[in-house]
Amino acid sequence: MILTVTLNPAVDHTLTVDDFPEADRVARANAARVDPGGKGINVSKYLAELETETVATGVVGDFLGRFVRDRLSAGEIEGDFVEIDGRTRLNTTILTDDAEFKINHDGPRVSADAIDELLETIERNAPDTVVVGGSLPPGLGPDAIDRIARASDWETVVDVGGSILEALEASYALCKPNREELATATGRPVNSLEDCYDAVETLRRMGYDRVIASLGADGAIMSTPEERIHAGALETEVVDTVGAGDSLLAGVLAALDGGATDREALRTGVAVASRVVSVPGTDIPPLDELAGTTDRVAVSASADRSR
Ligand SMILES: Nc1ncnc2c1ncn2[C@@H]1O[C@H](COP(=O)(O)OP(=O)(O)O)[C@@H](O)[C@H]1O
Ligand SMILES: O=P(O)(O)OC[C@H]1O[C@](O)(COP(=O)(O)O)[C@@H](O)[C@@H]1O
Repeated sequence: MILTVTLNPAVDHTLTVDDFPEADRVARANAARVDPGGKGINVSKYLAELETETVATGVVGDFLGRFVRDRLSAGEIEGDFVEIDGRTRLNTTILTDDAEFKINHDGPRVSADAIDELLETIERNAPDTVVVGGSLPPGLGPDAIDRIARASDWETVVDVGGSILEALEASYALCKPNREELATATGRPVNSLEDCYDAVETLRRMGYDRVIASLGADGAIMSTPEERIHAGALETEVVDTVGAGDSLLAGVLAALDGGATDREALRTGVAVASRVVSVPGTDIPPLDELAGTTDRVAVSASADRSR
């Protein structure tokens, strides 16, 4: 079972406008949606759609926290959250025909005591894998994630910002930075695919057994103890990339959970992400009958890291 931890959940508010707002003028949204979000919660949403056993945990508070609980429950996604005094945040994405703009709130202050309660929650659910995803709220530092990774013998996977990746000290089974997060975590250039491979090797040496770097329209690369792999992105009509990285990670984890090889898992992740970027917000597109999509993902791999 794959349990996700979102230390800073979000309610994702997605607005579609014809023209991006101008100062001192009212912009009209012709579409709006509200989704329970935050990286770990999104991973659980996609895992559930991929019929992989999952429990979403984290800290939630006030009416937006109740919205997260209620919408996950309505979607039959098991949740086991710690209640805090603060209010779960609202993150806003504005979509125009050719661009997206995102404003993420810092979130409520969370005390280290909440981590004690969260560790009890995680232990009670007895997961095989724990995924910690997203930003840290005010009051928590990277040591909170290290505490979770060291608390028991579950495998820990992280999808967190670059500065957090750099600061973590425990050992991790896998991390999933995007291009910007990879650059921040390693201080290395990430312009070419070779640059990204070199940066990913640097990250592996920092305590991550496997590293997946998601590269937007350039697909994703994965470095394992055995090889390095590239999976090309699929040509797709992109509506909204929010949730893209979470869905890539969910596809990889679901495939690995089903016994797939690393190469097949990366292909599955890219296939899932190609469907997710085709829908607004973190709406869940149909993720069944993936085989046809996965087969279209081009993969190359090499055991030779010198090239
Ligand atoms: N423009 C795009 N065209 C096709 N696929 C995309 C595009 N942007 C993202 N994806 C898919 O989503 C995955 C994750 O996207 P990315 O933007 O790297 O993640 P994040 O949301 O973490 O920044 C990519 O590896 C790719 O498979
Ligand atoms: O686009 P990604 O990286 O897959 O993650 C999307 C999710 O991350 C968020 O942008 C939150 O990210 P942060 O926790 O880094 O602020 C949510 O609003 C959204 O649900």
